[in-house]
Amino acid sequence: MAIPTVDLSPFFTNGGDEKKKIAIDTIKLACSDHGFFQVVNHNVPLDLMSRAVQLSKTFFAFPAEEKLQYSPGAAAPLPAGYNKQPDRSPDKNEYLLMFQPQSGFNVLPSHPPHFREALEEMFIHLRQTGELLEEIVNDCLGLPSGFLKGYNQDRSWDFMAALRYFPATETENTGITEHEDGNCITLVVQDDVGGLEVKKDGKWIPVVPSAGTIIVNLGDVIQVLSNKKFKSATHRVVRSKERSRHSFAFFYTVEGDKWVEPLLEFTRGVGEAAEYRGFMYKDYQALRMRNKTHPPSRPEDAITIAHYAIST
Ligand SMILES: O=C(O)CCC(=O)C(=O)O
Ligand SMILES: [Fe+2]
Repeated sequence: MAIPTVDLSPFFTNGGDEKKKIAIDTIKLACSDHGFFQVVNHNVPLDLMSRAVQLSKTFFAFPAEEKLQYSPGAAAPLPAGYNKQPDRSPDKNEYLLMFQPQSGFNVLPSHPPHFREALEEMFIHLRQTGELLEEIVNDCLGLPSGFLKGYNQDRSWDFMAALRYFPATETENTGITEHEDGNCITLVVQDDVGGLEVKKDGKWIPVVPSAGTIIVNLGDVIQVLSNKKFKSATHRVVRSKERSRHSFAFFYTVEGDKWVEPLLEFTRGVGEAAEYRGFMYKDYQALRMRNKTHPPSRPEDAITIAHYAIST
């Protein structure tokens, strides 16, 4: 029942076709089953990953007034900068969100020293990992080589969040409620506290922390494009009583004006009905953001990809 671990080293060397095939087969199975796996030998420097987590801990331990200096500007499609979940939200975390390093939307901390550089380096490395995984997912889906890359070349909507989950109380321990991500592919780096769980066959499986490992889950865009051949993973974070948990989540996605709908390869091309109607990515993202800024009183009323499902 453990989460499959995939060694990406064969993708960084010549040859190794047999090892590549093993990796691709494992990813294909995980994606068609529940959309969740983890990777090692991913080429993201391990010292960068641990340094970034340490600096993030230092940042989130600052007093609220200091963190609030980095509150987001209004113009960005997502609140780039420091955010705390509203008190009425069931999600008990705070986070620092950023777009790519050159983005004019970014509001990045100047303290602690070197945090900003570490965030920017993490962003660049995780984006590269996202690009490689996109190519692998493309091949796993049997799409023409480079299809997904060509489908979305504008990487300006990718974003990354440094997250801090508060320790659980006696009565509640939700860090993030059960959800699927709205983007294409998410990469998560977590500290040693634990709490991330993925749903598989109706059961919650804990993703046991392992230093240097990157967790990967598919999001709704891949589920829609593949007409549900590949799954958007259902996951949540449960808070520990003892300590705050820190993580980074990188959201590899598509640009706002991208039209997202099931591809012909998975619908008419194979005689199957489309499971979703098409939508503009920015419209879906805006609806999802509203779930966070104005949480519905019943969590089940939050907008999910089911909003675009075609009922049969
Ligand atoms: O912090 C994590 O481990 C996961 C975060 C997450 O699921 C999200 O931000 O969508
Ligand atoms: Fe998530």
